[in-house]
Amino acid sequence: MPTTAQQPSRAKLEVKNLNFYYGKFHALRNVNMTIPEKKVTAFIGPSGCGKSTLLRTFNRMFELYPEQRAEGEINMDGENLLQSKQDISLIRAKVGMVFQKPTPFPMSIYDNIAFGVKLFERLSKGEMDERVEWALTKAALWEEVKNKLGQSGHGLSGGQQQRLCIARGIAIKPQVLLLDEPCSALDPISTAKIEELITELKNDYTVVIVTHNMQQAARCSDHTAYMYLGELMEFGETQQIFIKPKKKATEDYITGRFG
Ligand SMILES: Nc1ncnc2c1ncn2[C@@H]1O[C@H](COP(=O)(O)OP(=O)(O)OP(=O)(O)O)[C@@H](O)[C@H]1O
Repeated sequence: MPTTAQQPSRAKLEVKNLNFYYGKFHALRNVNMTIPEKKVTAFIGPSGCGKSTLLRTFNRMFELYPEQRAEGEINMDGENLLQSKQDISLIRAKVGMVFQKPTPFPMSIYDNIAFGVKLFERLSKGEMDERVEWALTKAALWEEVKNKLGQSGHGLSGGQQQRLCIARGIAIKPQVLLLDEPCSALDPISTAKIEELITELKNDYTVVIVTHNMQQAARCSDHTAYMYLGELMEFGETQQIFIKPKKKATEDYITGRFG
């Protein structure tokens, strides 16, 4: 939980009257929130409350499934992403996502990073080498892999694989990075590294993280959203949510009396 005075931040994503349906099941109910730019926002709440569903609306991941549908607005820089005519891959280049389980591509460490970059930019070999080093350095993995870039990404440990996926996510220079429980498959040391990384990433990116881990939300986020049964129950600065929540339900969840 950062203790320094919070700089007022511009809105990066503005969610208005967002409803989400899995077929007939109404999974998100009229969610309204503003995700501040270059801050870390955490989504917390009991299993099944809609955290991942909300995260996945931000880059329209749900569109892969025909029975899933979102209504309302998710405005980024003045455009409603849900209505956008932009190519979906361009939206996903601006709003990148890292999943719960590390999912390296079955290719070399180098190509894991270069693959996505090539879809959007034409770089010379030298520029690509620089980009790969830059992304791996940002993801705190460079020192561990710089002498084996040609080896398979699958040969890395779980924590290294997850940092590789984060490097892959930031290599295309998204504006927003969505992290869906990125540490759930990791040991405490790898988790600590990822948390440090998340804190650093907000210098350049807007980060949204789903986590079950209260301490993690408290340690690395600036703002926290508490969700329950598809509704946004409370949203505010992390310090306020953890120290002085406005609602009893939030307090019960945070103190472990519920959930
Ligand atoms: N593909 C799906 N089809 C139908 N219902 C779904 C689907 N995915 C999720 N749901 C339902 O939507 C609700 C929200 O699920 P979601 O995965 O967003 O919750 P969550 O808060 O991320 O949970 P967890 O912490 O367990 O990951 C739940 O009731 C869940 O059962």
